[in-house]
Amino acid sequence: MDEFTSIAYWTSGRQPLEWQRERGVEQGIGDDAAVITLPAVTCGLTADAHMVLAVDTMVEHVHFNSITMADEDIGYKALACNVSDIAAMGAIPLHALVAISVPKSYDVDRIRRLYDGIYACADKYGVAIIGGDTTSAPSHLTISVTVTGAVEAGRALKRSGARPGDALFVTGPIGMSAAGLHLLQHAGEAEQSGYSRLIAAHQRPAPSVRAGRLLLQSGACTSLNDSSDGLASEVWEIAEASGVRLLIDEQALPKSGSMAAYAARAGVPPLDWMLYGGEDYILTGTVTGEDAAEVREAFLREGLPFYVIGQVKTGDPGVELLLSDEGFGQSQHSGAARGGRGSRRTILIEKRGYNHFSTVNG
Ligand SMILES: Nc1ncnc2c1ncn2[C@@H]1O[C@H](COP(=O)(O)OP(=O)(O)OP(=O)(O)O)[C@@H](O)[C@H]1O
Ligand SMILES: Cc1ncc(C[n+]2csc(CCOP(=O)(O)O)c2C)c(N)n1
Ligand SMILES: [Mg+2]
Ligand SMILES: [Mg+2]
Ligand SMILES: [Mg+2]
Repeated sequence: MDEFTSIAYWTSGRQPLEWQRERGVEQGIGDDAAVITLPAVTCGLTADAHMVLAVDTMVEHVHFNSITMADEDIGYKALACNVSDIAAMGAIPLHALVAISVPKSYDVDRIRRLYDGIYACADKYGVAIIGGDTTSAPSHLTISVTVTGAVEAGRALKRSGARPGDALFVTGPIGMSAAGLHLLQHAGEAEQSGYSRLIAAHQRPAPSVRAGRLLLQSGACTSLNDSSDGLASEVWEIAEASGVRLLIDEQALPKSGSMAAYAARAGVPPLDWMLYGGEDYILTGTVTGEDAAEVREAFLREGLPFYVIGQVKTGDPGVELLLSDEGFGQSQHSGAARGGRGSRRTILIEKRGYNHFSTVNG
């Protein structure tokens, strides 16, 4: 099958034209470029919309390999992590362009399965696939997705608005994806079958679009980020962008039971996965202190998790961790310990996490 027949095989007839038109698509796949209208009505916004744009890339042997991800999972996750960046702005995802570079080891049917995953995610989050690019590649598969979204003009949630007195939160448990990756890389099939939620967290992350919208609508959210590189790295980004110091209470971090159980079996301190693992695609950010309880109630009413994990303080930009007694000394995180005997101690945590150009954890 040649390049053009392959593209049609992967994409044609997947999303009804009418459904795409509802998302403002005037011209989708099939011309030199896509053409989009972005009036508020196409995205259900009441005010004039601003357009939100993001791109993220996944590379074989960096983000996935044949042991960790099925072809469908690669497509699903490539779109999901982009949708997560749109969610992290408080926006509604609308469109995606998919660029893919394919080595000979992937035949058209493998890529068709990858597109099954892309379209499964697209349907779940209401994203119209409107174009892309296809090339051959010498050895490894690369997939790069560009997404658009819409948000009420002037209201996008940035990393830079955290202020002393705000509450620091996460919208879901952390460390599950890293535990799932460890399982896929180190455990046998029998053991893996007992931890299907951890494996699903790694292969099929669930971007927090509804949570992002709730946070925007609350009017109380002062900063927001999604967690791709690990909580420590993401909250550091908020601290730096906002010029504040953040304090995380270790005891308040939401720990999934299966993650903790597998960490114990694997001999890994769970805090390492929770702080430095990454790829959970939960949202982390800050809300004004006086509104935290109300925001939590709003999340509860929607059946969504919301955990206050700390607070914003004055001081040099940085992140502190208030250690729970049991956690102290178990993790490999480093930092200067403070506080006296008998009291819980606070350490500074490094801006460490997944970093493509660092030798640590990479
Ligand atoms: N090669 C590049 N050229 C221009 N801007 C870039 C490039 N790479 C990243 N950026 C920009 O840098 C900022 C941070 O990008 P980054 O990829 O770290 O964010 P993210 O997508 O939230 O994180 P992750 O890639 O871990 O999911 C964004 O504004 C992004 O557009
Ligand atoms: C086979 C394999 N080895 C390691 C990892 C871990 N990993 C890769 S990229 C990344 C951060 C997010 O990427 P980005 O910053 O590019 O969005 C993480 C935690 C994996 N997923 N698969
Ligand atoms: Mg990125
Ligand atoms: Mg992001
Ligand atoms: Mg991203």
